[in-house]
Amino acid sequence: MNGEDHEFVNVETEGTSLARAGTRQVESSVLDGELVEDLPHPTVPIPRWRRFVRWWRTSPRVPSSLKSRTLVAQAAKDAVVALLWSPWRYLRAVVRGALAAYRWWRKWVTVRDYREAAEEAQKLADRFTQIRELSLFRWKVTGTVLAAVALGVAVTAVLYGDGPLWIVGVGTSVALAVLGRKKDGSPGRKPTLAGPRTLTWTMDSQVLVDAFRDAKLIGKDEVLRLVERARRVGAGWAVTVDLPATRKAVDVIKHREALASALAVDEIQLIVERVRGNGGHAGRVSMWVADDDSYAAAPQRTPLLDVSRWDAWRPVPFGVDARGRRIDLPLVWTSLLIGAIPRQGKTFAARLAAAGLILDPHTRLYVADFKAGKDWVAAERVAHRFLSGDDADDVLALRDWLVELVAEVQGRYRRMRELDDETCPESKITPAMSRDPALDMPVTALVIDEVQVPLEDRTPIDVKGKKTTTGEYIGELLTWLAKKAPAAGVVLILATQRPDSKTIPSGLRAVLGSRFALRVMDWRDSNIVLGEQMNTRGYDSSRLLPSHKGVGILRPDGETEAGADTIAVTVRTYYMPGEDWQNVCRQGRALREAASTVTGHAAGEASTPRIDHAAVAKALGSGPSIATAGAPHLPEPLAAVVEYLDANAADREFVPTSELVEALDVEPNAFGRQMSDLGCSSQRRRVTAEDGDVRQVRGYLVAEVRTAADSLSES
Ligand SMILES: Nc1ncnc2c1ncn2[C@@H]1O[C@H](COP(=O)(O)OP(=O)(O)OP(=O)(O)O)[C@@H](O)[C@H]1O
Repeated sequence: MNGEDHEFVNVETEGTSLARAGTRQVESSVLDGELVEDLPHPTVPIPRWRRFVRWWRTSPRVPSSLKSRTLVAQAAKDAVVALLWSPWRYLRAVVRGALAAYRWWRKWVTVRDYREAAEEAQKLADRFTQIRELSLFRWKVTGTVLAAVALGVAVTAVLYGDGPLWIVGVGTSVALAVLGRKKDGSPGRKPTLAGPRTLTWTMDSQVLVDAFRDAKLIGKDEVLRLVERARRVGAGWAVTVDLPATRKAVDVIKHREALASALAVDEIQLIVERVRGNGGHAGRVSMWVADDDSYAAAPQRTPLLDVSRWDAWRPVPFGVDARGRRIDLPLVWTSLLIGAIPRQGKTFAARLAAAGLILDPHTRLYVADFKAGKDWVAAERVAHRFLSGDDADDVLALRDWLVELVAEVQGRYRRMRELDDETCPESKITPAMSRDPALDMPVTALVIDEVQVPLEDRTPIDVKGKKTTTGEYIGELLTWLAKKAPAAGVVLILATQRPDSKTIPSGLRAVLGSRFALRVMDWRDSNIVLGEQMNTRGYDSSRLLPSHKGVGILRPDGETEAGADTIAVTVRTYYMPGEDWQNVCRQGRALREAASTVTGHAAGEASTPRIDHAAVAKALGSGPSIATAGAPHLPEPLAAVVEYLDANAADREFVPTSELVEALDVEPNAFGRQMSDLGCSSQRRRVTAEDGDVRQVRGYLVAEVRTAADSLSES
């Protein structure tokens, strides 16, 4: 049947209604009419075989090891290995059973339970004769039984030959093997392993249970339930386990390092994920252990080199995780912060993100390279605005770009309000809007490499009558853009070599959606890039190895291949050296020329925008840091505390006294007294330390400090 056969028109013509009346005249009109058939929901029959396959895959009655070809093959291999091992395992079970029987007999013949009870009651002397008699009697019983058995064996052998003796021998060995079988959860004797434990746990689940116990992830008497047996996945082994009730998968992720140690692998080789959704629950953990360090292999080229163009709305191919899964990074409607110590691959990572946008001719690019090197030069031919340098002039030029962008975003929101609901359903730019030249709202990316340079600039400037520094003002503008601009189609990509709290204002960090932390010096810097407490959740980029260039922890704003619920994933970025980067930029230029979207710097125009500072200052309002900048009339140490809070703790409720004392380098007792004289009394609060422990510490409520500062500056 082709599609046309089904194109029914649901029209009740005059002819069809008359046809029902049954007149001849009407019959002819019926022949002229069109066939009407009411099939609102055509159902597509599903073949039985496919229904069976679906049932097989989802039914809880079918063992999970039979649900896919790979699992069946793995189960078959397991069965062969188990068969080959079985004589040895049987022998070990018989020996264990014989030992268990001997221990039981020894206990019985020495009347140990009675003796111990008497000892506990300190009546051993009184009961000694009784115990001895009982023991003697039991020895006699043993002797008699042994003699009877020996006689029985001899008689049977004489009368019937060896046959029955073999039967009894086999029966006894089976009984001993059953007695000596390894029970689930019994710790047994720990295997002494010559090689790494990595492979042992794949064959003996008891080793895995022991590893969880050694890592203190489960208790001594608790066991794991194997949901899926260990099987080969890529260049490693995967296994899914259920933790005992009340134990949480997030704790396993948090203590991944302890588990890696118990399994004798580097933590970079161990990936632990919580299984969520229909097939998962809070205690189900999926583990993957790589055979060796996946990041030691040669890096992969970016797939962007194989395409002639890209759609900026599609997540950009960013890298691969240890399992080799491709990780794409959504960029539109969000912003990205990249932080690392020098030479770890920040610029490479920022260029990867930018490459996806360069290959879309409808994207407008602002590129500011404060590294002032060659890394970004190729982008000149596609960038609407471009600068490369680290002088005061460059910082001022960036300020002007930001002012221009703030005005642009305001203009976009204004114009969006006027658009009809069909073109603009929410106050958000859509793919169609971004490509409509009449609307002039292209996806716009602002890439700033070494963003700490402009943020640290201390040149004094005057913004709407308020004295501030260029760095602070740039921080304000970036914060405003990170908050408001993504929905209007302006993407921020910021890379910094100094991810410390003094350089990147906390207000700015808090609104940058995606974060990528390559190797940093310590967990504090890692948390600054990835977000508070991320180290206690198992994500600390200071643990990455120096040799792992381009490897970092990605906390995306949106879904990646690793799953929507994965908060962060360790990724090795694709490798895009200078030559490939230049090819991407060349291709971006060709696409822009074809689409007639070469503008600004790329079209040979000046990179200095026309700007309206007054309107922008009005839009920013008197933000907290401009309002308090300098705050010269506040007495010390309150002025220093307020300054510290603005720079480091704007989004926190409580700051421990110890942190302030260390940061401001003051004497604790005098500091406490002075603060209390200024109307700020310290309080006790529970806070989570870096190791995840909750401790009670003394400190100040940020709101209270601000109220005290406000009332002092007013008076
Ligand atoms: N994905 C990757 N795979 C392998 N090597 C990489 C990868 N990314 C970057 N590198 C290597 O790391 C080196 C440093 O990269 P990059 O210049 O991006 O560092 P950076 O952090 O920006 O340094 P700086 O702070 O000095 O500017 C590069 O020369 C490159 O060879």
